Amino acid sequence: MAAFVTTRKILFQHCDPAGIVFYPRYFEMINSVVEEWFEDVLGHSFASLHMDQKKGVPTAGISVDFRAPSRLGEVLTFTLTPGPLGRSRIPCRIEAHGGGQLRLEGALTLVYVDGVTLKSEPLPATLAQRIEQS
Ligand SMILES: CC(C)(COP(=O)(O)OP(=O)(O)OC[C@H]1O[C@@H](n2cnc3c(N)ncnc32)[C@H](O)[C@@H]1OP(=O)(O)O)[C@@H](O)C(=O)NCCC(=O)NCCSC(=O)c1ccc(O)cc1
Repeated sequence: MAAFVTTRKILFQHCDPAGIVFYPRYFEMINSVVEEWFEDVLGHSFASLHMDQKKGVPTAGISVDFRAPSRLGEVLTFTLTPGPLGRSRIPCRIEAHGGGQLRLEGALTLVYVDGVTLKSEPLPATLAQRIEQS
């Protein structure tokens, strides 16, 4: 399973008055990285997943350690690495680097759910294959 690597520029909207990233904004960035991974690598845009297929991948758990502050105008490189898949769960490692420095690292678990009942469902074989062969 390959790592997905992408970048995010730190904008004014991400920062507190001290000019460093306010930590909830990191969670939004992580979600946007997951969304980009689904669309660009897994072939399931969130629009298609949610609106057409009526499925979802909520985050059931997330744990992040913030190792160093990130500042307005920097570009962070996010690396998302999926781990061994469960029945419905997609465990992922997440890291962000900036200026050659580790800024955050952690893990999150996505769970494939039905969009109406919001209960977990087995990962479709095609999606599991895409993740495993990515
Ligand atoms: C995730 C859940 C649906 C799972 O509940 P259930 O359907 O009853 O299933 P289970 O408890 O049997 O667990 C199912 C799997 O999830 C795993 N699981 C459940 N809870 C956890 C936690 N906390 N950590 C890790 N893994 C977990 C569990 O090990 C099972 O794995 P498999 O063996 O691979 O199937 C439920 O716990 C829930 O609704 N939690 C709240 C989720 C939430 O609100 N997250 C925050 C915001 S959602 C969001 O941002 C979003 C993003 C993208 C979207 O597409 C949709 C929503």
